[in-house]
Amino acid sequence: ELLIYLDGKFVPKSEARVSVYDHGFLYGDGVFEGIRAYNGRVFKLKEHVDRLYDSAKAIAMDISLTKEEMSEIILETLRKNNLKDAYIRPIVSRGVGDLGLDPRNCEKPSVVVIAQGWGAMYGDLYEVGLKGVSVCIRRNAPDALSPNIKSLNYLNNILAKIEANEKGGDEAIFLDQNGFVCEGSGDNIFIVKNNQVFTPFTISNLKGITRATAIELLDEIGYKVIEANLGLFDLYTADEIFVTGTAAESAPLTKLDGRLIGTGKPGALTLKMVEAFDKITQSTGTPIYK
Ligand SMILES: Cc1ncc(COP(=O)(O)O)c(CNc2cccc(C(=O)O)c2)c1O
Repeated sequence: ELLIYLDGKFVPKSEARVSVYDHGFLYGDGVFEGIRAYNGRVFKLKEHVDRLYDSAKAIAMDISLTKEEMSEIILETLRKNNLKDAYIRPIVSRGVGDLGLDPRNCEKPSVVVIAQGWGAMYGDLYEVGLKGVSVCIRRNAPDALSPNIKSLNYLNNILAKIEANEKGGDEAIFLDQNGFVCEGSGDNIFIVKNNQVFTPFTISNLKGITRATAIELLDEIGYKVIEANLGLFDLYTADEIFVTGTAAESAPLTKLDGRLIGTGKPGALTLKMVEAFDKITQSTGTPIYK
């Protein structure tokens, strides 16, 4: 049975429970990460742990473990389950408190690490490309609940997903309060136009680690990605669109709100990105087993 790391112990999945007074459960008061292991290595482990601690700092939560201890727990969770390819979900909540929302009544954060096999998020859609729909739900405003914090408050993303499901889309495309395109419900977004690559700034979205990897990979093949304010017009008239995320990896988006993007087939640069991404995830990362 899958072993889950729960507050210092590894417990079988069926026994892995948190208290109903845990503020992660009561109020979504906590942070998390989504990390992947490929071929016996954890991809971008340091970057993900750094972001987990940044998210915690942003909600004034002191994770009782050091980053080194957290990294070791993640690796140990993979070892305990003999995993070489996996999706890893570290979660740190404010911990057990009373029914009031004041975090001062939570003695210590609760730490959970789940690691399990998980296929690519969009299954067999990579060949034909995703069907995107822009949603009415706006991304959380940075001065209300910053999308830079990977918090347990994913209702904004879930509401977008519900709307996309309703409209028959594979992915929801968010606008921010100013009407600029910011990201998908669970991934960042890039467009290609006249052989130039653009991506939104990172104030109204998650500072994606796959986004950063894509920017590096594109730079290596001669494309300097331009950060810009993009409107839906820029997406509709793009030659190519692709989305990036730990779960999504790098996925072509070939239709948006009923408009074919470019030829309606995954674009050449998008396919180059998919290939480069597969190569780097298969060959770099922190080894799980010595
Ligand atoms: C809102 C959002 N934006 C971008 C990304 C991509 O970031 P990374 O390149 O660092 O992974 C994410 C992360 N993507 C994510 C996280 C948790 C769950 C799921 C899911 O679809 O089940 C997806 C995300 O949740």
